[in-house]
Amino acid sequence: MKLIVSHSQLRGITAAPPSKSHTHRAFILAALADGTSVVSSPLFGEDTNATLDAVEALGAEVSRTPENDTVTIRGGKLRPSAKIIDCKNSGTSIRILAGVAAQLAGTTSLTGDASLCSRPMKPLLDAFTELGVTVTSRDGCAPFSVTGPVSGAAVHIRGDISSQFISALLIGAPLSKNELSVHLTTLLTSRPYVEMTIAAMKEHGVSVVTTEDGFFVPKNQKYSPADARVGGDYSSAAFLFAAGALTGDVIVTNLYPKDPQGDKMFIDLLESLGAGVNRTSSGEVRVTKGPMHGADVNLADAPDLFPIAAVLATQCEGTTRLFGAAHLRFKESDRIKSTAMFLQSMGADITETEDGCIVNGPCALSGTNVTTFGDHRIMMAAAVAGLIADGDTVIDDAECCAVSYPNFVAAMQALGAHMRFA
Ligand SMILES: O=C(O)C1=C[C@@H](OP(=O)(O)O)[C@@H](O)[C@H](O)C1
Ligand SMILES: C=C(OP(=O)(O)O)C(=O)O
Repeated sequence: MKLIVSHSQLRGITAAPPSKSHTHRAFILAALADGTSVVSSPLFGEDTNATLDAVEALGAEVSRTPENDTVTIRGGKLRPSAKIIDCKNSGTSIRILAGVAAQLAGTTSLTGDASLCSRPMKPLLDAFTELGVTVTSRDGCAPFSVTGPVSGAAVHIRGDISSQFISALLIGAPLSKNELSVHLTTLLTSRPYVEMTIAAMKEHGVSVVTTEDGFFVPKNQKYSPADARVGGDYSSAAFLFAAGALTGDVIVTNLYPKDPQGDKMFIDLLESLGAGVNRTSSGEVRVTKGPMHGADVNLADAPDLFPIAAVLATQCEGTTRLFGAAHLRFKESDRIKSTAMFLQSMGADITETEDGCIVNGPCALSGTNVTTFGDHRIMMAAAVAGLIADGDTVIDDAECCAVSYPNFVAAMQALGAHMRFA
C-alpha cells in the first residue's frame, strides 16, 4: 500500500501510543514470573504481538480483555517451544526471547522476516556458547536454535552493535542456577534501553548491579508477578513533535516525564534547536513551530530518533551533524543509508557519515516517490517530511508503521495532515 502526503499544517492534541520497549519487557517478564501479572494499555503493534505470541508458545497462559486494553499473563512454567518462534520484524523480540530460551533445558528455534534474518546475532550467540549453550545458526544470523540450559556464570560481549544483547543476557540470568557477570568488551550504545530492562526487572523483584565493566546478576533470585501500566512511547511521539515543530502546533499526551526512555531527549533537542516547547508535570508536551538552527547531536543512546532528527535538520539554518550511532546500520534497514537516500531524493543537502550524517539547511523539499525498505521509522519520517514538501510525496510499504505505531496515519490525519492511502 502507498501513502500519499501533501503539504499540511498540523494543529491539535493527540495521545502518544503505548511504549513498544516497555510492552516487550512487560510481556516477557510477566511470562517469567510464577503467578499472574496484568499488563494494562500495552502496545498491540506487530513487534509486540510477535512477543506475545512467543511467550504463549513458550508456555505462558495469555488472555486479553474483550476491549483489548489489558493482557493477563500467567507465567513461571516456560519450556522450549515445539514450533519455531517467528519474531517477524522485531529485533527486541528475537534477542530477548533467545536470552530466555537459552536458559531452558532443550532446544528452541527462532526466526524472523528477511530484514530480521539479516541483522547481527553473532555476538549474542557467541555469548550463549561461552555460557555452555549449544547454538546452531545460519552464519551467525537467524534462523538459529539454542539448546540450554546455561551452565556458565561469566560472559564477555561487545556493547556497540545492540544493547538488546545485554538486555537478553540480563533478563535470562535469574532462570539460571548461577550468578551472571556480563563483561562489556566495548562501549555500550543505546544504554537507556538496558536501564529500562534493569528497572523492569526490579519491578518483578530481581536486582542487577552495575559494575566497572558491565553488569552482575546475583544468584538465587526469582521473578515475582507484578502488574504494569504501559506509558506512552517517546520514540513514536517524536514524529508528532516534529510535525508540530515543522508545521504548526501539536500537543502530545500520555507521556511520563520520569520514564527511563532515552528518546525523551528529543524534547530537549527540539528546544535547543529553537522550536517552541512547553511541558506539564502531568505528561503533556506542546511543540510549536519556530525558527530552528543547526547543532551537533550525539544519537549514541537514542538511535531510533535518527530518521526524524534528520528531517528536522533539513529545516534548520546552518549545518547539523548527527553522529555517534554507527549501530543504525543494523536496524530494520541501514538507517543511515535509507534516511540519506529518501531525503536526497526530496532535494535535501544530506551526506552520510560512518556514524550519522551532515545536513546543510534549510533545504526546500519536493515531493517524490520514497522507498522505505519496509522500515517503519523511515516510513513515518518520510510522511512528516511530506508535510513540508512542495507537491505530493508517495511512500511505499506504508503499512509497515504497524510494527510500532499502527494508528500513525489516523493520528496524523486527525491533526490535519493531508494523507491518503492509494
Ligand atoms: O531494547 C529495546 O527495546 C530497543 C533497543 C534499541 O536497539 P539497539 O540496542 O539495538 O540500538 C532500539 O533501537 C530498539 O528500537 C528498541
Ligand atoms: C530498531 C527497532 O526495533 P527492533 O530492534 O526491536 O527491531 C525500532 O523500533 O526502531
